[in-house]
Formats: sequence, structure tokens, C-alpha cells
Amino acid sequence: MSGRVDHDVDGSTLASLVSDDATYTGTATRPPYDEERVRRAVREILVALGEDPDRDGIRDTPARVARAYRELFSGLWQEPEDVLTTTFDLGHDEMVLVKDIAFTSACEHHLLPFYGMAHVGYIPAENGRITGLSKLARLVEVYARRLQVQERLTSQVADALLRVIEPRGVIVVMEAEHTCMTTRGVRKPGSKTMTSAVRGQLRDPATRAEAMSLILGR
Ligand SMILES: Nc1nc2c(ncn2[C@@H]2O[C@H](COP(=O)(O)OP(=O)(O)OP(=O)(O)O)[C@@H](O)[C@H]2O)c(=O)[nH]1
Ligand SMILES: [Zn+2]
Repeated sequence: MSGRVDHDVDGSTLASLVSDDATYTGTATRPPYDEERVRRAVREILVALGEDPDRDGIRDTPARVARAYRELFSGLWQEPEDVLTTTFDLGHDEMVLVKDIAFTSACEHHLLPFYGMAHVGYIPAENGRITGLSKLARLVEVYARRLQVQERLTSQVADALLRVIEPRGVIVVMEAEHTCMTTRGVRKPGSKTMTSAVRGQLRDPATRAEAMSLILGR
């Protein structure tokens, strides 16, 4: 892994916990979104389904899908630094947690949506920076609006927060319904997948338990 960042927190280095997702995202070198190509590909799918792509009703579908993909995958052209712009020095050094951040992502195996709630918390560094609450939700959006697996989505949000605002600890919990599991394949509607990524001081059992009770206490 390259691009590691050292975070010394109470004598322990978090560097080994910071995953480098640059190799996956390639945001800097990614060519711009090719809407025309997506449009052509969707038209091909309609033909392969035995549809007449010029019939009323679906004539504009390739263009609609291409516009929808632009929105659903917009995070492929964004970096966390683009949204974690506003940070304050507030002297608050206890846990901050935003829960029930609704998100929609796309399963990279089936190109089908998975959606649910993200819960993002952190403990600021002593006299350290905090970020605007909405920025935590924006950070979830950056990583959700890509081709994803839930585990990677969860750890990318945690690691970006760790890298950019250098808190003492981070917790990210995500719960989602995968339509590739509910509408096809094994067809288990209502099944939920839970993932978590916990870094730094939030790995301490008591602190982690406090965060989890805040998250799970409905
Ligand atoms: N770990 C993980 N697996 C996922 C996620 N989204 C989808 N999957 C799984 O990816 C796997 C892909 O398995 P394959 O056997 O290659 O594909 P498939 O034949 O369509 O599998 P089925 O869904 O079991 O019909 C499936 O088990 C999915 O449930 C995710 O976010 N995380
Ligand atoms: Zn899937």
C-alpha cells in the first residue's frame, strides 16, 4: 500500500490502519464520464432484450439511464478533500456522532442498488479540528456514489475522515439492503447487511460500546 499517513494518537500509530484507495478510485486519472457511450450501451441492452428501442415509451430510456448514471456514480469524480473543506477549532474533544445518514450505492457485482443508513462518529484530537456535521453526510455520498462493496465503502469513509481531520478515533457503521439479494438470486427480502470500521481510540471497548449504544439505541 502506498500513500499512508502517520497519525500518532496516544503513542500508537494509526498509519497501518489507513488504507490507500487511490489504486481503486483513480479519480485523478479517470477519464471524464462518457454519457454518449453509456447511452449507446443501454440501447444495445434494449435490443438484446428483444425490445424495439425506438418504440414510444423507451425511445428516451438510453438517455435517461445515462443521465441517471451520471448522478449515481458522481462520486467517482470526487475526493473526500472536496467535501471536508470546512473545519473548525472548537476545543470540543469528545465524541461527535451523526446517525441515520441515508445512502444509496451500487453493488459492483450486479450493478444493482444497495441502500440503507450510515452512522459516522469521531473523537476530535485534543484541541483538534472538527468538521461541519453535513460534511460527514457529504463524505458518505462521495464514496457511496461509486461501484462498491459495502465493506470497502465503510472503511473508505472511516479512513478518509482519519486522514483529513486527524481525529483520535473514528467509527463508521453501515446497514443496508442489497437488491441483488432481495430481488434476484437468493431472494431474501428484508435481509440487512451490517458493516463497521473502527479506528484509533474508538477501538477501546468502553468507548466503542458507548458509540454502538448511541447508534443502535433507536
Ligand atoms: N461481501 C460482499 N458481497 C457482496 C456485496 N454485494 C454483493 N455481494 C455478493 O457478491 C457475490 C457475487 O457472487 P457470484 O457467485 O459471483 O455471483 P452470483 O452468481 O450472481 O451470486 P448470487 O447472488 O448468489 O446469485 C454474491 O454473493 C453477492 O451477495 C457486498 O457489498 N459485499
Ligand atoms: Zn450485487
